[in-house]
Amino acid sequence: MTPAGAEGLAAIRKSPGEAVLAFDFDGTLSPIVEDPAAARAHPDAAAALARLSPLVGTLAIITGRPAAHPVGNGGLGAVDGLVVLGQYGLERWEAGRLTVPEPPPGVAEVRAKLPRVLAAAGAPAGVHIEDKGHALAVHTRRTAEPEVALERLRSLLGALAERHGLTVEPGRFVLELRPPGMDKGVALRGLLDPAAPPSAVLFGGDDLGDLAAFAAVEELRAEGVPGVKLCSGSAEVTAVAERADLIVDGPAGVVRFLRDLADSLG
Ligand SMILES: O=P(O)(O)OC[C@H]1O[C@H](O[C@H]2O[C@H](CO)[C@@H](O)[C@H](O)[C@H]2O)[C@H](O)[C@@H](O)[C@@H]1O
Repeated sequence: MTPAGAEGLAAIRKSPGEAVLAFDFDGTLSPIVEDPAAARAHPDAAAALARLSPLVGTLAIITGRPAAHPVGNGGLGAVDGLVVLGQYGLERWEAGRLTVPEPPPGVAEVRAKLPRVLAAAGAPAGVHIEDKGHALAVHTRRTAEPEVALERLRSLLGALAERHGLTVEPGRFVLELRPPGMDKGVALRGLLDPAAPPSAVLFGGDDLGDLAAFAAVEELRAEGVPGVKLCSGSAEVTAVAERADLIVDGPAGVVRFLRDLADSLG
């Protein structure tokens, strides 16, 4: 644990009711699986979050997924008080109510072109498209050489996104073509009450898209708000661990962290 992280954790323990805690879903609360539709929260995650929720000011999930996945099949919808920000913060789910804005036209244009673009590029067997409504994710995990396939598609998909006013979000064997202007850092800051600064913030993540939230924690620290950057460690991504205050062992380690924190508050 870094000294700044220890300070952040101490501030959460001192005034949990004013603290803001947010976690990523895939790879952090949900073990990575080959089929995105099959991803579920770790079996003990909902119970651990449910224990923590009444003890802290705000408890949130910030995910690249549509919010409907973690609260539905993902298994977290029954956690009282939980806020879920989906599509990198474009969507908000709270107390059973989901707010979803209209996607920009570029998403429909890319949806129409993407299968042909991938076929013309000779995308290998196993490449698949996940249609998230507001974004199209191109996954390579199920190909024979996921890293090679990802690199082959990177510049092509970057150019396609740019032509249609979208941006590319890279992740664990995935390139997402999504609307620009929102990221997990903006989403995390949006959880704060501008009239009442939090006692502390914590963000837990595992993937490149989570670095924007880490940057927000760093900025908040510079503004005087203690903060913690928690990494759900994996062999697939090292950049998140390099920037974290505390590294735990994947979703099982995150669940242990949640339980220990709830124990220390309750
Ligand atoms: O922000 P997150 O909650 O971490 O979501 C990021 C993307 O995660 C999902 O893909 C990842 O998890 C899949 C299921 O375990 C895995 O098959 C894939 O290789 C990973 O990249 C999800 O499918 C994407 O839509 C999310 O944006």
